[in-house]
Amino acid sequence: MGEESAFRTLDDADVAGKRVLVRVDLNVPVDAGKVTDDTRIQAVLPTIREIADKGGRVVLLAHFGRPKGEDPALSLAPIAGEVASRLGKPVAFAPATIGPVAEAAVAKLNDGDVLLLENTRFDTREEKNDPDFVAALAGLGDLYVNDAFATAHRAHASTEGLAHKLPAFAGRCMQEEIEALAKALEKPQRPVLAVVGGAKVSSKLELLGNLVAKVDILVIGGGMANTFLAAQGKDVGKSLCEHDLKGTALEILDKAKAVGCEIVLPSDALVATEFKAHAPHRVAPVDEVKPDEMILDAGPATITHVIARLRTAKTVVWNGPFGAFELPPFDTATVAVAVAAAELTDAGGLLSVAGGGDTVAALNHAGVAGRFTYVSTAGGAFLEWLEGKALPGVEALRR
Ligand SMILES: Nc1ncnc2c1ncn2[C@@H]1O[C@H](COP(=O)(O)OP(=O)(O)OP(=O)(O)O)[C@@H](O)[C@H]1O
Ligand SMILES: O=C(O)[C@H](O)COP(=O)(O)O
Repeated sequence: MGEESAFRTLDDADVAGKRVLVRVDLNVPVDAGKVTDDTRIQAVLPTIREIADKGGRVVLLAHFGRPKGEDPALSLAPIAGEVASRLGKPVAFAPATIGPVAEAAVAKLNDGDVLLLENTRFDTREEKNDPDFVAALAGLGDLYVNDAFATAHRAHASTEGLAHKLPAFAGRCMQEEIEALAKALEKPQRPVLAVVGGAKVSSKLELLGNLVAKVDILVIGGGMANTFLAAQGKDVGKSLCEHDLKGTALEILDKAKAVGCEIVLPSDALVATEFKAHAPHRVAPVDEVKPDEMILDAGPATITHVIARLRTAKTVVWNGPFGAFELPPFDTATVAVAVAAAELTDAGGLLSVAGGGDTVAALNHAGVAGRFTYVSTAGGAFLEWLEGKALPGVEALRR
């Protein structure tokens, strides 16, 4: 039995005339109010269209950023227009997730209409998977469709709890992600090289402990690498670094040694004193970072070494950029490694899979996303899937 048939999908759902709560991942990169990469929006359009075309009333649920309660700067209001322009039809917005305002907005929907509710994380009960919050959400719909593979590693009210309250189905993006990742990576050709970088150090660091048992080479970059460098006693100055997690980093290095996984850490870096595009910068060995400097990208020796290790791999999996790629020239390492991975993929010697909101944005910025074997919308969820962990949002959809 294929993985896809383990779930109820839209093929099993009778949506006509029904209020369909659709969990999507709209946690897209935004700069100065503009969506800088719309991959995650594009990915959920087929599900929204299919439900609307079949006469369902689409009620979109999504989070944006990591607010701790209401935070106007993280409202989904501007995202409704971004979805509407790509969908080619209006998307109403309700400035509430539950309660009378949300209920009135849902009640106004006609068959085929689309509504986006406010950021689910504005209610702190969302992340606790609180039963009362789940019940309040469930009251807004007749059916539940989860199309947010990128958030499936979170057991939150809108990603997990709802699946136990309403008839639940996998959306088309969810279905495609599960099928494509299984096809590409269930029996990967070795050596497998993983690149893990980015900024979500605390939520991704621990899972590296399991990942080292699955891959042959682990390249650690971005903010993630700084915690390892600090754990090795290096002064990382003002760099993004979770000093509290240095012990975890050392345990991961020990575990890697025990299982024979090669760890690649940066040997040099681009450092600057300001976090901004074109900030004055220099190349520094990682043990010569000054107290007022920040590591904002990997340096040239590191890039050369990473590409050399990549050439020995048959499979690469990648989540998290090497540097603050939104701010040139701190995109240099990410772009160079992305181009090398694309060239090796084109030449037929490498299977390349990358995932994550900003990682996909970085590959698009490098102009190579289309040359990777597969690009997932998911970052953290992709890494947990790679670890072999059951994803709560996916498990809850099993028949
Ligand atoms: N050295 C660094 N210092 C500061 N920020 C960095 C550094 N390296 C990378 N980053 C930042 O990391 C961010 C991306 O990290 P993140 O872990 O969110 O990846 P992602 O692909 O979006 O994954 P997910 O989908 O799980 O969020 C980018 O915004 C980038 O600027
Ligand atoms: O960007 C992501 O990886 C998902 O949207 C999940 O976001 P989170 O890490 O804040 O839960």
